[in-house]
Amino acid sequence: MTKTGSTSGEFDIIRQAFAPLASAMPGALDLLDDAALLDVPAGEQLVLTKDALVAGVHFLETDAPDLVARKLLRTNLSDLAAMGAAPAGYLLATAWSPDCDDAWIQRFADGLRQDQEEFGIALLGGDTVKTPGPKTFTLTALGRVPRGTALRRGGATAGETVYVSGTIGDGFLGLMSLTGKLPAGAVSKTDAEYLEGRYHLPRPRLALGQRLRNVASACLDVSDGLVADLGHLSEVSGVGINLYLDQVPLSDAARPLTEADPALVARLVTGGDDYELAFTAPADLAGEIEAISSELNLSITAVGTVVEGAGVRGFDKSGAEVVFDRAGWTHF
Ligand SMILES: Nc1ncnc2c1ncn2[C@@H]1O[C@H](COP(=O)(O)OP(=O)(O)OP(=O)(O)O)[C@@H](O)[C@H]1O
Ligand SMILES: Cc1ncc(C[n+]2csc(CCOP(=O)(O)O)c2C)c(N)n1
Ligand SMILES: [Mg+2]
Ligand SMILES: [Mg+2]
Ligand SMILES: [Mg+2]
Repeated sequence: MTKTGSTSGEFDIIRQAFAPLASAMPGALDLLDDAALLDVPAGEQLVLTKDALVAGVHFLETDAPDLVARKLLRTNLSDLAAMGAAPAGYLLATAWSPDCDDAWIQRFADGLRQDQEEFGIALLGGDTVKTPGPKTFTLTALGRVPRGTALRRGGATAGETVYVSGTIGDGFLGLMSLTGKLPAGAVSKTDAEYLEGRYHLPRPRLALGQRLRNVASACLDVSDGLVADLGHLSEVSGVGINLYLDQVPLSDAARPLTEADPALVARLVTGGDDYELAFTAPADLAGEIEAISSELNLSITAVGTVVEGAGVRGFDKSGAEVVFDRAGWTHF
């Protein structure tokens, strides 16, 4: 019988693929100890977050290993961004499926190395197991904020403006493109590649999150869908949100699709995989938000208003309320 999958042992994988990713982090102890050590500078707080990626649920079985690894890191960095934190390190748990051979594992590690360099972060430790089920990867990201300055979901008050960074719906459309669900010829090859790139590689808005400390009254990142996530923000803040669908920023690749099918907008704001920041700020800070947008060379768009009440209500250009079939992604 030929052996499939990894021919290396658990500790060979840790030594060869993962220890090099921890070398810049003295507290990782070269992944030779039972746990890592981390100092927290006085006057700062640690910010801790964990998100998992499961094959067939969060990524496609056919996705390249380096892209899966980078999406795993980036979705977690997006949660640090949402809290206004600067990345400090991460822990990684990998459950390899039987078909993961040494090359697959090494390409996964190579993807992490690439993004470690991009985001100035390194590995602190983790766990390596095999599973008879789908590949499952879990990452715990650690970040730092000056004590008491973390952005929270709970500070929005009536009268404030709701903003979103970047563009919404690209990741959802990228998944549609990758799974052959866009009408034939609906997007150019370049646009399809852009949208698929947005699905594979979120852009955690770390600089924006940190810049919004002491500016935004509430903030979160958009993972489940803009409507669902604004719903989380509105619930914790104890307010309502009016979302104006014609103001939702769309990319040049997405716009032709919504022009051909205006009803698609309702799916873009509920599709998820955006990893943009949504936040609220008092109306008199509009100039400051514009300045931050120019400073960071990142579009920031006003998409709604905070109102008294509860829940998110969507309105179209004519002022008519749009009712969503579902607000966003849920696992249950
Ligand atoms: N199994 C769990 N155990 C403990 N806390 C959890 C668990 N699942 C979620 N949480 C916590 O619940 C809160 C909301 O989690 P959720 O995963 O919805 O947030 P998110 O990461 O921003 O969204 P997404 O997972 O869509 O990226 C977070 O504070 C998270 O730490
Ligand atoms: C193959 C495939 N099918 C569907 C989706 C859509 N999706 C899955 S989980 C999720 C929300 C964030 O996850 P979580 O809340 O678990 O962190 C979204 C938008 C995808 N990304 N890949
Ligand atoms: Mg989560
Ligand atoms: Mg989040
Ligand atoms: Mg998350």
